[in-house]
Formats: sequence, structure tokens, C-alpha cells
Amino acid sequence: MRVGFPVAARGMVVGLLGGSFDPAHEGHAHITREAMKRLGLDQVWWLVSPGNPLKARQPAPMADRIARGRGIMRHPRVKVTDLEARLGTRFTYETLVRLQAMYPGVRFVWLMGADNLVQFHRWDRWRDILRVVPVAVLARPGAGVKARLSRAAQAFRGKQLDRGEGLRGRRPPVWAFINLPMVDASSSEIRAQGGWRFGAGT
Ligand SMILES: Nc1ncnc2c1ncn2[C@@H]1O[C@H](COP(=O)(O)OP(=O)(O)OP(=O)(O)O)[C@@H](O)[C@H]1O
Ligand SMILES: O=C(O)c1ccc[n+]([C@@H]2O[C@H](COP(=O)([O-])O)[C@@H](O)[C@H]2O)c1
Repeated sequence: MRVGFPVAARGMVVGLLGGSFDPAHEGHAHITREAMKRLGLDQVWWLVSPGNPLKARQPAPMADRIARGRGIMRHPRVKVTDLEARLGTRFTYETLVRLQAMYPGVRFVWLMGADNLVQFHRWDRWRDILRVVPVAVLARPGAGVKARLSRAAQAFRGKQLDRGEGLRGRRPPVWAFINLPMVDASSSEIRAQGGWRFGAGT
């Protein structure tokens, strides 16, 4: 395995939570723990994005976002990574294909909050993402109804499971909406309140 890449054995199921994590907060940690438990994941890798292709705003430096993520998410089976920067990928489909090639025998599940399902049809090759990995959509305050009515939810309606439990063993396309107690936290709110300081020496 290449230096800087997490280790996963054949047969494992690894959840991938991509995000700007600018900054990481309790909402991220909460959905990670819940997804691990409810989907029976062996590990979760946070993919701290070099830059969301749909966001014009430049995020805080990667090292600061990773350090904050590791402070927030302390769990032996969760790895906070800069894999996309290492792979040189920014689009999720590309990242998934690269990881699947690098980790034969490991099954990946894409995790995202319900707000991301609402605009998922704007992502590069979004239909192909659903065709290469099972997708779990985690409830988020204010996004439930819009997510259920989203273009992606409608397009893949016939591929939705009632619950998350069966997701790990199914061949894509398959997805589930995971209802769970919600944590009302967001990075933009933390930034707006001036609660995110980063940079050397801060
Ligand atoms: N409180 C939350 N509940 C459920 N999912 C969440 C929550 N916060 C973030 N997520 C999900 O985690 C992933 C990464 O989120 P991201 O890093 O963009 O944080 P954010 O709080 O949504 O940021 P911003 O407010 O800047 O948009 C996304 O899939 C997002 O939907
Ligand atoms: O591949 C795409 O076109 C694409 C478009 C928008 C967002 N994403 C990914 O979605 C994840 C969540 O992004 P964010 O900024 O909402 O935290 C992160 O992994 C992004 O790279 C991916």
C-alpha cells in the first residue's frame, strides 16, 4: 500500500464521507458514528476535499482542516484523510473509480447528508456514482423533504431500500435514506460566528 493511504483488507466495507470540513463539527462526527453502526461499516474514511467543484469559495488550508477533523472525530476505525489531494482528484466519480482500483476486494459505500442529495444531479457523472457504489443519505435538519423530492431520488426511486441495514451487501445501483436523530450543526454557521481560526500559530 502506498504511503499516506489507509489500510483496508479484502472483504471490508468502508464508508466514504467526502466534504469540505471547513471546519469539521459534531454533525460530521455524529453521522459518521451512526452510519458505521447502522450500515455495519468496518471503517469510515473522511475525504477532506481539496476544493468542492461546485463551490467558488477557497477553503482553509488542508492541514488545518485535517487537524481540526482529527480533533473532532476520535475513533480508531475512522480515518481523516487527504486522499483526493494525494490522488489528484476533485470529482467524486473519479475518486471512487481510483479507490476501487487501488483496493480490490474492498467495498465502498458513499455517505452524504440529505442536503447534498438535493443538488446531487449537478455533480459530475452523478448517475455513474450511483452505479458504482451504494449510497447512504443521512438525515439533516431542513433537508428531508427536498431530498426526497430531488431529481436523483426520483430518478433512482426503484433502487431505494427502506432501511440502511441491507445496503452493504447489495450491488449498486442502490441507495437508502437513513433517518436518525439529527444534529443541527454546519460549517457555514461556525464560520459566520467567527468560530474557525486556522493557520500556523493560531
Ligand atoms: N449536521 C449535519 N447533519 C447531517 N449531515 C451533515 C451535517 N453537516 C454536514 N453534513 C454532511 O457532511 C458532508 C460534508 O459536509 P460539509 O463539510 O460541507 O459541512 P457543512 O456543514 O455542510 O458545510 P457548509 O455549511 O459550509 O456547507 C456533506 O455530505 C454534508 O451533507
Ligand atoms: O463530483 C462532483 O461533481 C462534486 C460536486 C460537488 C460536491 N462533491 C463532493 O461532495 C462532497 C461534499 O462537499 P461539501 O463541499 O458539500 O462538503 C465532497 O466530497 C465534494 O468533493 C462532488
